[in-house]
Amino acid sequence: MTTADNILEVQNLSVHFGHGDETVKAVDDVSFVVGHGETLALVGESGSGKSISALSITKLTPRAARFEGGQVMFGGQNMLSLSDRELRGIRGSQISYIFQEPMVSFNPVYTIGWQIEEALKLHRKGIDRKVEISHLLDLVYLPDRLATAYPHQMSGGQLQRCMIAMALACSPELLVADEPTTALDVTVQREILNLLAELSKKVNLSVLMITHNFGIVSDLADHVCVMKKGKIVEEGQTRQVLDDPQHDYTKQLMAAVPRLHPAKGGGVSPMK
Ligand SMILES: Nc1ncnc2c1ncn2[C@@H]1O[C@H](COP(=O)(O)OP(=O)(O)OP(=O)(O)O)[C@@H](O)[C@H]1O
Repeated sequence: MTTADNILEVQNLSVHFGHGDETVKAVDDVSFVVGHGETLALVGESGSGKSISALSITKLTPRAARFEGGQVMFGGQNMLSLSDRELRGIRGSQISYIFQEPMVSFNPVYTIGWQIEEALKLHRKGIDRKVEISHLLDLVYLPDRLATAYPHQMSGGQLQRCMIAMALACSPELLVADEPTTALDVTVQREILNLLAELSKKVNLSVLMITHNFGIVSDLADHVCVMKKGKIVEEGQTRQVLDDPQHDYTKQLMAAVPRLHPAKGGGVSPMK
């Protein structure tokens, strides 16, 4: 069971690829929790196991992935023991994902409004959908008129806002954001991150944020888990980890990242 304070509890999760000498322990005995209304960031370099951890939560992992142990407790049940049908019911409605490339998540031949409406039809019965589309676009600071626009008519930042609106259309309890700003330029990254931080407070959303970029963590996450080679090597409250990192790998990740905040006088400054 999840405790009253936590929406998600991942316990001793192990996910492997390949066999014998070729085995890749993508996720190796990993445990973390996301508290209600909190944001947890999984931080680590490429290949450290962040995405496979996040995808494991609703078993969206590639077919070759083998679940070797552990459990993922959400809503009082172990997600790893649910059927595909049960998992489909939870994905999108209780747990929503946003990914790095919003373009691939939209169908190019339909307007944004039409696509949000489809999500509403599936997950929110008995509401005024036109009013709700307008409300959702408003939440992500997009004008109503963009409901009639097609994905290719939007900038990367606008599209990522639409992706967030679409994710919120289902009133999820947990939002999993996998490198949501990596494809965007620095200014737009900042806007989207501010938006996510604001929304997590406004609609009391719990967020699992995946990133290789420690610069993203400081303003957005309440807690941080640092992943290296499938394991969590350091975890704690964000302020505590940023102020006093214990693991050399954490220090390296922090040193490698330019700040997203412009330094006084412009430009970006290295993380202190
Ligand atoms: N379909 C797959 N087949 C085999 N190995 C895989 C597969 N998908 C991921 N892996 C391996 O699992 C490990 C963890 O990958 P994962 O995608 O979780 O890393 P990540 O930290 O999210 O990196 P990135 O930021 O680059 O996505 C890596 O070693 C990767 O090569």
